[in-house]
Amino acid sequence: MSHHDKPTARSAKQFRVHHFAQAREKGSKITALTAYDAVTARIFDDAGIDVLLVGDSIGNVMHGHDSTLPVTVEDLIPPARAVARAAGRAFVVVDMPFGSYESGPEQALGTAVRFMKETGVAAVKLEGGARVAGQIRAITQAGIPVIGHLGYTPQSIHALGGPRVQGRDSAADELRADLAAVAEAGACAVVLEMVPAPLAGELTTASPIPTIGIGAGHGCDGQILVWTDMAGMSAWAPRFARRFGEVGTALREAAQDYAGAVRSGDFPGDEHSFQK
Ligand SMILES: Nc1nc(=O)c2c([nH]1)NC[C@@H]1CN(c3ccc(C(=O)N[C@@H](CCC(=O)O)C(=O)O)cc3)CN21
Ligand SMILES: CC(C)C(=O)C(=O)O
Ligand SMILES: [Mg+2]
Repeated sequence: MSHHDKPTARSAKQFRVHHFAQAREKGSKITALTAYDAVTARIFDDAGIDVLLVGDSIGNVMHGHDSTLPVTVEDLIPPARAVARAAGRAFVVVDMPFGSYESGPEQALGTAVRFMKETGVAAVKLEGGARVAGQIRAITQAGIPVIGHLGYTPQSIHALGGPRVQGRDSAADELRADLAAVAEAGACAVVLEMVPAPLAGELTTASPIPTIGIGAGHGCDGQILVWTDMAGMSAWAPRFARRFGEVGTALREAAQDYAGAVRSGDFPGDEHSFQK
């Protein structure tokens, strides 16, 4: 049995592709977090998070790189498979990594098909606007949902001159045109990263598809954060991330308590030992 036909029947309440537009019509915000493994994916799914993104931020957050550029399709397949298997209700999306779609629609479709065949995710995400409209169209026409990503696109860090707010002044028109192109090409939603809040709100109002913001203010149809930033686990986090927990501190304290109990001989006690 492959990972696609897991015996645990997915519930009717599963978040599916049409729920992006439906959430927007109902005025209920779309909630999204990154996830890179089954342990956290199960926790976030239980918490009712709508969308889990196996982001190429895994490069920074989990693999110790200083950008998302070194991340490969091979890096993302095992985590995407783990998150897809662990999610019951959440809509699981994987990032198309740098170098896996830029050449053209054929390369992009090949990568997307590989993710669908080998992982069990429900959709792919890729960075860029009009310049990747052909790629978005080819993938959606093959029956694979696509999420766009505009504003600050980390895979273009060198072309953009670093992590900077996008769409200021005259660049707003280009962003408007890119959003229209991404929607026209068939994307089911679009991430807006590091866009001034008033512009993100205006783009959302004009957008045919739901927007999911990160550092883009409260006017978007949903929000996404890197989970380690959200939970207080990251050594460094962008200014736009709020810490909703102190999981790093909790984990360090648990590890210290464990080490202390081992050193003192308190652990393992009889209740955690086998007497025969
Ligand atoms: N931990 C983490 N969180 C993220 O949100 C994230 C990643 N990693 N890695 C992939 C991309 C890269 N992102 C980044 C990376 C750096 C900044 C940054 O340096 N921001 C500056 C503000 C710059 C400005 O105000 O113009 C900061 O001080 O927060 C922002 C987003 C967002 N993504
Ligand atoms: C921050 C989100 C949108 C992302 O692309 C990632 O985690 O890689
Ligand atoms: Mg990404």
